[in-house]
Amino acid sequence: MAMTSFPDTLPRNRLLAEISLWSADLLNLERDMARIAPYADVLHIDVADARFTPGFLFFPDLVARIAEAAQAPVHVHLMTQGDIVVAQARQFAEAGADLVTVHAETGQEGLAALDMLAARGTAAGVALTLEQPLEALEPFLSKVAIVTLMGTRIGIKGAGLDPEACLRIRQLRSRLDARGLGHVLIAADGGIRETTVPDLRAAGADTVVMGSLAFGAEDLPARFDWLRGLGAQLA
Ligand SMILES: O=C(CO)[C@@H](O)[C@H](O)COP(=O)(O)O
Repeated sequence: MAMTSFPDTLPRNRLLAEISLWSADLLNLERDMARIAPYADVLHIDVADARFTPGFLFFPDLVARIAEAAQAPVHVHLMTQGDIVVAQARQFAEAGADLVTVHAETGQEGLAALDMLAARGTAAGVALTLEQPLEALEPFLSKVAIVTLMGTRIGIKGAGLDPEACLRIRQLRSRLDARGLGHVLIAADGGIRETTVPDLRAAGADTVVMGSLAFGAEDLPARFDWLRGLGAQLA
C-alpha cells in the first residue's frame, strides 16, 4: 500500500495497533493478514540479518508481496548494522515499504539512509535497543516520523517488558516536546501484553507493536475492542 502522506494519515487520538507479521503463521501469511486487516493501523515487518540480532527475518521479495496485499501502511524495522544499511533501506523502500526504520546504532550510515529515504519520499524512522542511552537518538530525531523503543532484548519473542521501558518512553516524549518535535510518534516494541499496554500508553506510546498479543488472541474482535477502548480512555 503506497501512501504518500503516511504517517499523517494515522489517527492521533487513540493508541495505534501496529501488528508484527513475524508472529503470524508464516505458512498462512495471506490468511493471517486478512484476519488482522480490520484492526491493523500499521503492519510491522522485522528485518534481520543474524548479526545485530540472533536470527534472520524477512527479505525484500517477500515484503514486496506483502506490500501488494497490505490494507495498511507497511513499516519495515531494519534490525541491521554496518555499511550496507543504506542499500538495505533502499531495497525495502523499493519493495513498497511505506516507512523504513533504521537503528540509531548504525550512526552515520543510518543518517545517510534517512537522507536517501527523504530524497525518494519514503517516510523514515529510528529505533533504539534497550541497552543504548536515549542520547544516541539525538542526531536522528529531526529526520524521522517515528521512534521505536525496544522494551525487550532485540530479535527475540516472548520476553517480558523491561522495568525501564516506560520511563524511557516518558523521557523520550519530554525530549521530543522540548525540541518542538511533538508530532514524532513513539512506538513501543517488545513485551506488549495486556498487563503492560496501559502503562506504555500512559507513558506516552502512540503505537504498540503487537506480536502474540494480536495473533495469539482467541477472540480477535474483543482484543481490539479492549485496545481501542484503552486508547480512547487515556488519550
Ligand atoms: O520485535 C520484537 C523483538 O525484536 C518483538 O516485537 C517481538 O516480535 C515480540 O513478540 P511477542 O513476544 O510480542 O510475541
